Amino acid sequence: MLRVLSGLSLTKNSILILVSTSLVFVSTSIFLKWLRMCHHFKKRKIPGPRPIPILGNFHHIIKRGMPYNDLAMIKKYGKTFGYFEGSTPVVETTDTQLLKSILIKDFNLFINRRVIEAINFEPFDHFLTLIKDDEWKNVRAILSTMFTSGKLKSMSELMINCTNELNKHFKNLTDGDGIFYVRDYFGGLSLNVICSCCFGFSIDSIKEPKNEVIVHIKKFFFDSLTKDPKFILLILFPKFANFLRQKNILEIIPKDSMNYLKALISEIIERRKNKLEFRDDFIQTMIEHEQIMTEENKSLPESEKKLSKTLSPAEIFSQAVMLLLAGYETTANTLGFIAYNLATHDIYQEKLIEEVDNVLSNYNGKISYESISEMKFMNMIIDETLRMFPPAIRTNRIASQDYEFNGMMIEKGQMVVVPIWALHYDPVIYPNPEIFDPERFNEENKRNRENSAYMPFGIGPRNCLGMRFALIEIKLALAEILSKFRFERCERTPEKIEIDSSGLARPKKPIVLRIRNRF
Ligand code: HEM
Repeated sequence: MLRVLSGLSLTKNSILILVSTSLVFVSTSIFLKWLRMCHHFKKRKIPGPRPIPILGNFHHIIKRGMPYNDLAMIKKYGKTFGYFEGSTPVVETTDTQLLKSILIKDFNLFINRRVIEAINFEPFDHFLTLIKDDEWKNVRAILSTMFTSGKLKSMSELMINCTNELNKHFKNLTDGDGIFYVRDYFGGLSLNVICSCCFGFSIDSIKEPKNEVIVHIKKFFFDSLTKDPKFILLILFPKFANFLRQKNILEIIPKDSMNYLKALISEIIERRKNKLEFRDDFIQTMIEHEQIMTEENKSLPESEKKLSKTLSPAEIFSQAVMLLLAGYETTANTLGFIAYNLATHDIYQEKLIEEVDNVLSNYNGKISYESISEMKFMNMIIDETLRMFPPAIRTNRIASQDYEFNGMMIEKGQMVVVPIWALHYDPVIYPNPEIFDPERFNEENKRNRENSAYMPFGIGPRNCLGMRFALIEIKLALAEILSKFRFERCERTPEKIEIDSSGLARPKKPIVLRIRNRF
């Protein structure tokens, strides 16, 4: 820089004046921006903490971790408050009436989610989770055809193959000391299920964690949203991060892994289109939808043809990667937390085993889509675990118009964050929220609670599309495991689970348990 300036044949004095003028200019703009930030929420009658220049209030999230920061802020500022992530204003609320309005009643004014500029490129730009307005409505309608009861029933057969494999691995474990890391086994199961139902191929990621496909797929998973400098940059300086990405200085997903997966999926799509292979899975449904639409198009007048929406191969690839990201870790972590809750609460584990045995005795011991739907106590165990450990700590919506609620103004373009975790720990709704109590989810207690007080899968028209898929997978796995084994604590089992600051509900210390043969 100095060399450039001296190339302009400036004297030392003029360089000094130039540098100090720039410094004064930069610090004045930072100061003025900070002043505006300090008044931003006051003007809109929304309480909240005072921001600091550049970081806003993001340093609290980094320091405390996302769920614990949400709880601390609610305690201090009430159910609805405003704060800054860098210079981005955020409104956060656990007010169940406001949540109901935003997520259900006035959903048409809050259809979209936040999109971080630097990750708005292929394949992320077509993700159902990130697309907007009419494009979202179209694609959601297409993808919903993959989750009908008929399709789910059919896919449950693929899931059962995976849970059978998991039980073989558990059997091998019980020949030794039975001690295992839940992440390795349930992460493996979840990846096997997603690959089988979504990408259309079978793998055994528990036996072969170093398999080429698995190694590339794992590169798509981000490590820690609030510790990784790359993601802090994305949140705090989205424009700068986008610039660095476009200049190939910041790599979000390694190129070799992206190209590998693209080639793999393109090959699968080609084979399916040429009818060389058939499998009743997500990719097949997306391709068939395209073929049905193409056939229908033939009979339409030219002017109407473009109205029919089909997914291009690039969009199919994009949705396949999205389903992997949305479905892998969420389901794996849930199974891990359930196993932990069962191992540490004997009474509930025995009650659940009794239910599994009773129901299966009516089905000749066969675990199936039908038999698991009769396991009601299992639902209560899953619901309470998802209350305590909702895998998505937060979700969000963007206001498409100015919106007034109880004298508060939510402006057009404002992001509203729903802190799912913090909502589930509201002691007024869930007394002693730290305690695992499946009875919170018996029919009577459920009836007496607002729907918007429990949302591990979100609520409203843009809730989790894979909810039923995930619940079937979890129930099939639990029934399979508990029909033969039980979970126990071991010396390395943590006394209490703390969540790391990754932005997803990941345990800080790995969960280690023992599995024992029941017979
Ligand atoms: C225990 C497992 C899971 C949990 C707790 C979970 C939770 C969530 C949550 C909280 C949302 C945001 C909802 C909202 O904003 O209202 C979401 C969205 C979504 N999830 Fe899941 N999820 C799970 C598993 C899955 C699976 C297995 C799939 C697919 C195979 C999936 C696909 C999706 C999709 C596509 C969306 C975006 C929906 C849209 O924008 O229209 N999820 N999920």
